[in-house]
Amino acid sequence: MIQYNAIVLAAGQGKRMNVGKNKQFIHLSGQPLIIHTLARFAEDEWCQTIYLVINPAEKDDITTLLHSFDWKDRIVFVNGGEERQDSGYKGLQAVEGETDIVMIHDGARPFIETSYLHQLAEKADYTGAALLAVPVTDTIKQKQNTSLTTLDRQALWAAQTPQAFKYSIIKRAHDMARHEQYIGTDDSELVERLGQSVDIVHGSYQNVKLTTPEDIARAEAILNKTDKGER
Ligand SMILES: Nc1ccn([C@@H]2O[C@H](COP(=O)(O)OP(=O)(O)OP(=O)(O)O)[C@@H](O)[C@H]2O)c(=O)n1
Ligand SMILES: C[C@](O)(CO)[C@H](O)COP(=O)(O)O
Repeated sequence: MIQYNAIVLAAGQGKRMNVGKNKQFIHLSGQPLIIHTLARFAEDEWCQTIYLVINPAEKDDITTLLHSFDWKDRIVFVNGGEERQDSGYKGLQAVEGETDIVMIHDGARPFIETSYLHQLAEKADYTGAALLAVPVTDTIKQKQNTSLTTLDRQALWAAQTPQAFKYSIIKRAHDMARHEQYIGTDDSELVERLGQSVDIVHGSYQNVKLTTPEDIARAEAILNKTDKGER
């Protein structure tokens, strides 16, 4: 068993979802999105503490949502920042000294399965940094001015979360990015910028992030399928 602490990012505004509130409160099969996500970590015995990064204005609402869950005491609230990366950094500051392996996860990805959490923890324990990713299924074009080129799809992977790291590596990567005022779109990119390699754990196409309104129906479909025991 490789123990880890989880940082779950939930301090966004959900602008692209456009539902007039943080998308973490959207209900899927009668349960708020953030509860679905937290439950995946809470039911994993390898996970010690969940650092839930939130907008402080939403703390009371989230506390109410958590009220009836016996795993609520394993959650530590952390105030989020302006950008996703700032929220991740605040999570890392909160977890300092508590962990060797840390996972950073989007609260908006509710379908992570335990087997992937374990593969990530083992890989990060061994190599220092690992992320879940899936091979891209579209043909990707790169546009430069008016000309298009087609990228080699064999080499392209779509990054997901969780992303798992040895604490010392991810903290150094974030510190460097802050020092250089660099904002990346995920945490593993910051580790790549240190010159350190990041391993891929082949993920699942079901591990979607709810980003736009179309993703809600897709998420409900995945939930219905898994409720019926299908994969
Ligand atoms: N300042 C921020 C921005 C994002 N997140 C979290 O990072 C995850 C991935 O971000 P994204 O899907 O972009 O969520 P939002 O920022 O909420 O969405 P949008 O960009 O459409 O506003 C989400 O779980 C979100 O809550 C965060 O904790 N702090
Ligand atoms: C971290 C991430 O989920 C990997 O796919 C993604 O980059 C977050 O993206 P967003 O730009 O905040 O939607």
